[in-house]
Amino acid sequence: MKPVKIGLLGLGTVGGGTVRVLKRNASEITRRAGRDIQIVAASARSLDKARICDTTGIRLTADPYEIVNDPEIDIVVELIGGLDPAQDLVLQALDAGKHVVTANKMLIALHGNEVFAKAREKGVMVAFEAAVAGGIPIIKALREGLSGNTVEWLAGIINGTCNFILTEMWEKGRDFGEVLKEAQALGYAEADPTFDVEGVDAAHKLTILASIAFGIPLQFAKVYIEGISGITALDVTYAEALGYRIKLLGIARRTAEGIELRVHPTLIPARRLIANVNGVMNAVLVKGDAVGPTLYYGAGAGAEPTASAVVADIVDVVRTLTSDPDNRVPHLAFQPGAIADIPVLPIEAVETAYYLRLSAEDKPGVLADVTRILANHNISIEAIIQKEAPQGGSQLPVILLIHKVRERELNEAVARIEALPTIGGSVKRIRLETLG
Ligand SMILES: NC(=O)c1ccc[n+]([C@@H]2O[C@H](COP(=O)([O-])OP(=O)(O)OC[C@H]3O[C@@H](n4cnc5c(N)ncnc54)[C@H](O)[C@@H]3O)[C@@H](O)[C@H]2O)c1
Ligand SMILES: N[C@@H](CCO)C(=O)O
Ligand code: NA
Repeated sequence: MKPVKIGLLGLGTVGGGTVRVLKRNASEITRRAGRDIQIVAASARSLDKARICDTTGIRLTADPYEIVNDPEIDIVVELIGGLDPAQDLVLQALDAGKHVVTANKMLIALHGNEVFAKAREKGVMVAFEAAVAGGIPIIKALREGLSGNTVEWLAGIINGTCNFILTEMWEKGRDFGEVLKEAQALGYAEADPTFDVEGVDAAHKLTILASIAFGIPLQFAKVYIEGISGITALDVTYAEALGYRIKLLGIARRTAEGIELRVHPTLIPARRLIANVNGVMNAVLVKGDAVGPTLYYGAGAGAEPTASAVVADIVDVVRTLTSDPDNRVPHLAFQPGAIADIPVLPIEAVETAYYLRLSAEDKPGVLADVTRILANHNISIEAIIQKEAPQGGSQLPVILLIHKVRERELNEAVARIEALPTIGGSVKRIRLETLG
């Protein structure tokens, strides 16, 4: 049989890794796919740049449209990222009847509905395993392995850059900005790293996971997003002293009232497996009603781990090239006509436990005022610790762990606490999840 022909759009971290893995493992891949897979062309903005891969035998072009319009190419692999020009390239490739493999979570989270509709119209596939949690086969697991379950909730460390930064801050007390620069140099960060540190990348991934887990539309705009830029080494240390780690989590939970979709820094008990997922590693905990909790762990970013998912998608596409399009695994796990528009809850309606840090004057009665306000809002306290005032300061850091409270109620209580004359500045709030 003649080889399946691949055109790569993008030859950066993931594109370079994909070339390396496809070349190195060519014979294993052919044994699995049943066909030879050949990269015939690749596009990059600059053709004379040093690459992490050997491009011998690959036609290089600066024009990605040349690949999309090449009748010889069967599968277009989009590894440019962002929307412009990736979105147009993907839609044109689908229009030309080509299958598409992409690592572009922004594209899928924001325009997946349109991309999948076009693919269905043309009877071709769009595969996007690399878009969520890099090399971890979480899309495959949720879409196929757990398809007998009603998924109750999932919680994931789904941004490698943030996890790398938080780990380095916690383990070595390193500075936020310096660690971010290292994550960029290692190829983990997005082209605009604020997407990583402000939680937007994790929200793109959560949008995709939630859609596949619950059979709901892709709705990025409804995700509550808070990044890690406000996390200080002090909070990391206090959390540790209380038996918790701080992780940026993407959480999707089905409740009686609707679906929670949120990305935020979270205290989690240090004894949980997921609390010990460090560096660029990602992990996703999925709770199914039948299977119970399951945990998926692996490298969430980097050239070859991400290429592992890209190549697996290529193999999947090759294996099903001749299958009836109506009998393929649906893009979002549920049949397109069976996607349910379950309401997504506003953050004010979400209930979580909290870590609160405040600066209090060292005077009798100050803590009593704080605890009275909390009690008036029916908020119960799980732990309270008071630290020494920092050198030369008169304000004492006070840390409270409070039981689950509805966000709306906490907002009111915190506003009252901040209005106390004995409390300095604003109250630092970090959500806490036991993940039990
Ligand atoms: N780096 C990772 O660890 C990782 C992991 C998972 C998913 N991803 C996703 O994979 C995709 C690629 O990421 P990357 O880290 O390899 O990026 P990169 O910046 O290393 O590479 C991007 C490539 O696209 C080309 N390109 C950029 N803009 C272009 C344009 N306007 N027209 C044509 N070509 C253009 C560049 O020349 C380069 O070859 C993104 O969607 C990213 O979110 C990356
Ligand atoms: N910038 C992303 C790449 C993987 O999607 C991360 O750090 O997780
Ligand atoms: Na993945």
